[in-house]
Amino acid sequence: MAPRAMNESAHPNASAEGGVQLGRIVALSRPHVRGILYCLALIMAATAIQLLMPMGIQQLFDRALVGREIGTIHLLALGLLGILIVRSLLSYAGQFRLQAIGDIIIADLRARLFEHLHTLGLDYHHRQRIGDLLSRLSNDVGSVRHIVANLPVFVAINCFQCIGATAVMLSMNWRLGLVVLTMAPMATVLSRIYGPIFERLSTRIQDELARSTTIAQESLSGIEVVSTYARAPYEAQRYRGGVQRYLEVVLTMRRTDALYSALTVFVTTFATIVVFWYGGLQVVAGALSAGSLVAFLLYSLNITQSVASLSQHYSALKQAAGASRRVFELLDVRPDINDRPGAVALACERATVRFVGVGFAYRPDAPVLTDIHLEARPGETVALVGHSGAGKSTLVKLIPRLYEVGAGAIEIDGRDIREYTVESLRQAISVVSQDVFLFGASVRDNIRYGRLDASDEEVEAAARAANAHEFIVRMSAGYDTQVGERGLQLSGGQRQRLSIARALLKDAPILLLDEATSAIDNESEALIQSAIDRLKARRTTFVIAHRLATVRNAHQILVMAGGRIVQRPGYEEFIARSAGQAPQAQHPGAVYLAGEAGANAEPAFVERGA
Ligand SMILES: Nc1ncnc2c1ncn2[C@@H]1O[C@H](COP(=O)(O)OP(=O)(O)OP(=O)(O)O)[C@@H](O)[C@H]1O
Repeated sequence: MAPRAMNESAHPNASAEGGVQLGRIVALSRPHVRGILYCLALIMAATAIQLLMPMGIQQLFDRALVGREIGTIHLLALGLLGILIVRSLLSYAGQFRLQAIGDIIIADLRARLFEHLHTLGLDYHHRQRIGDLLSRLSNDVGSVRHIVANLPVFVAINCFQCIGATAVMLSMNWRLGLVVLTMAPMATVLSRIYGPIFERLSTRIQDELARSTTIAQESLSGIEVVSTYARAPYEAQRYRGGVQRYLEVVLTMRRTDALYSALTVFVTTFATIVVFWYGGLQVVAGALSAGSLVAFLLYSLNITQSVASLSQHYSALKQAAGASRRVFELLDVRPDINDRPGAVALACERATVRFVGVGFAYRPDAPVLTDIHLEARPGETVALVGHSGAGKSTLVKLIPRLYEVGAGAIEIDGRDIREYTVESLRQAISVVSQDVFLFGASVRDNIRYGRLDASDEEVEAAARAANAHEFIVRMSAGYDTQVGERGLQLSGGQRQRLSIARALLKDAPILLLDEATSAIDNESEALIQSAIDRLKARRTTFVIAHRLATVRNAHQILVMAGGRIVQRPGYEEFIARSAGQAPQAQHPGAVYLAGEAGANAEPAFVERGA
């Protein structure tokens, strides 16, 4: 049921896999094929024109210099200048557009990856580290750009240059041409040896980079804990360790890269020296003109540069292929909570929610919920009470399909929730949780998150109903005050009220409420309670109750222990039995749990009004 976790292990068959990655990257370019071909045509034309230059130089040596033709020298120089201008213009136009296409493809890939991350269930996200996901989204996708933007250009230019120069050389003097060709197999052998090494190293580099990013992200997110425990030196040491491991792999890569480049230049330059030697002998023997030898040497240098450049880009491409593996690995994770074929949209203003023999486990061998039966009608509040770990939050999370039931079914209006589209199901549910997350945005936008098209007036009306308006207008910029990350931090009670305003704005028929366990002063509590009462009106509400006041308003009280509903007392009975229970620190529902699983766990109710 759980989606497979990504693994950062070694990849033994890197070369074959690398081919697959490259194929997938090329597939990303498919919508831009026409643009890419157009750019390639421009770049190839520029390269072809460049191949004319050595011929001009040959003419200079064999005709103009020998015959002392000043006019021809001028003409040849002008001709070469013309070639240079045309070549530069063509190359500029082609390169610019191709790089732009690369950027567009990468922006699209990043957005797709982000979208994909949001389709993966909570179970997946709880197993992953945010730093690693962020690293894939930014660093690894950035590396893929190299392949998309540069692969076609460099392969095309350099291959064309090599083939063109070789063809011209063979037609001029095939023996000398063959000498140059001898280096090709050696360069190929080198690339076959080094390609897989680059890929493996690259994957390790990206893994180490992700690890150090994760350390930084966790340490900064937990800055309060780090500060209060005075663990800054420890965190710094942890991060330094991560960076050091990253550095070690990077240095190995640099060493390998430098060795590979040096070997390639050696092989290609060696061929030029042979041309120099053998060609020189042929000129002396009268079999070759001096101009032809110069042209040969220029073509040979052309090829040398192309092969060196190809080898450099080959290593960069292999490195990028290693990084792209991490991107595709993420894209390949399939969401385990999907729309079923034929799923319908849930459209209801009121909802009846039924649990029919529901069972659930996060891990196969550890059941968390067993045989849950309940029914909640519109306007009813179901209060869930029980010790910590009894399964209350889990039960509530199954309703919006944050996790999938293992046995039985949950029905809304008589239909299994798996027959509805996930989006419409979640649209029908509002959640007010203990940990209210506020985005780094204005108060207004944080409330509007409940319904993105709500007007400013509707936002304000929701804030009033949530008893939040008063404290909002007292803030420096009122509704425009920035809160959340990098903004003003609010008290627990204020956050709760913003969250209630969000839920009021969403106006969904089902409400899931996890009451705050932290102590809130009496005034705040009264404000929150009256806001919640407004929110609950007409809705089908499930509340994880930590206060007697909440239980008092409930239509059903379900006492949970060990993942089962063990009692369903009426309110009067519940209060009466709880009242007989002495010590203050004990929670009122505990009397039902004597002898049940979790009976010795910590109390789940909070003492109020401290
Ligand atoms: N994401 C998860 N993965 C694995 N096990 C989990 C996960 N969330 C909860 N559990 C386990 O499931 C059991 C029920 O947890 P749950 O959070 O539903 O209890 P609860 O009654 O809501 O407790 P509390 O009042 O403390 O929130 C616990 O044993 C818990 O450790």
